[in-house]
Amino acid sequence: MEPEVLAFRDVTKRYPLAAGAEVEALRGVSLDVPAGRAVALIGRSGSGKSTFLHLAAGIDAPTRGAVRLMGRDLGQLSDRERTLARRDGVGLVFQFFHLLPHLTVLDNVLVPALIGGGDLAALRARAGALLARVGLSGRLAQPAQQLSGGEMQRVALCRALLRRPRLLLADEPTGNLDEATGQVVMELLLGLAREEGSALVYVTHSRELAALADETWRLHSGLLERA
Ligand SMILES: Nc1ncnc2c1ncn2[C@@H]1O[C@H](COP(=O)(O)OP(=O)(O)OP(=O)(O)O)[C@@H](O)[C@H]1O
Repeated sequence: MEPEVLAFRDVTKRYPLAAGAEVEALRGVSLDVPAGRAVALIGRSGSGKSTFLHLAAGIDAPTRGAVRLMGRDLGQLSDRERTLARRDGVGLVFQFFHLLPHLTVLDNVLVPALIGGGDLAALRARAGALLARVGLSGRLAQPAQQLSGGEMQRVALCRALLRRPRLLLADEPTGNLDEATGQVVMELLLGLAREEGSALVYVTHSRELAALADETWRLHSGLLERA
């Protein structure tokens, strides 16, 4: 059996509102994502997609139920253990690339190494190999601010993959790109995830991009259903 990378078990998330009211962003959500599987998450605005990603990354905690990363219940970990589990186990890709504009392409990919430590020479070699894989080997020394949007997102993909995370989470990774560029970036993301054997969960509003995943799930008012 393939090892489970991410598991949601009957997860409910409520946010408190003013005057004692609450909003139920996720309602009894269960999902298993094994290694190497690509899952697309779709749903209307406010249906709970970002909440799902935040819980999967251990950035926020469920009100009820359990979120397991590599078999470890994130709710049972200390803050420090959870931070380490996220740092070593999860790569994040966002709609806006969050690159440091004055740093070079190579240094942007190495930011997680500069923050989290590790064998810098080995990580530098890996960063170079990842950048070559996405077609940017000629741009290593260029400041990130000189790149196009599609190139910036390719750099962000390499940064997310630097520490060989078992889980990649992407929140509308092509939402800021035109359709053709978005397709190229999404194919790169899926290709890299498959090559690395990483599980991937990505949020998209595009039917075409969702169709590239191994499976698609829809959130509807906090309920998860197979699309
Ligand atoms: N920190 C918060 N405090 C209170 N309510 C929140 C909070 N975060 C999200 N919500 C509410 O939870 C519900 C789900 O929000 P979420 O951001 O997960 O939706 P989404 O599907 O990602 O939406 P979008 O596509 O617009 O980004 C919404 O009703 C939202 O208003």
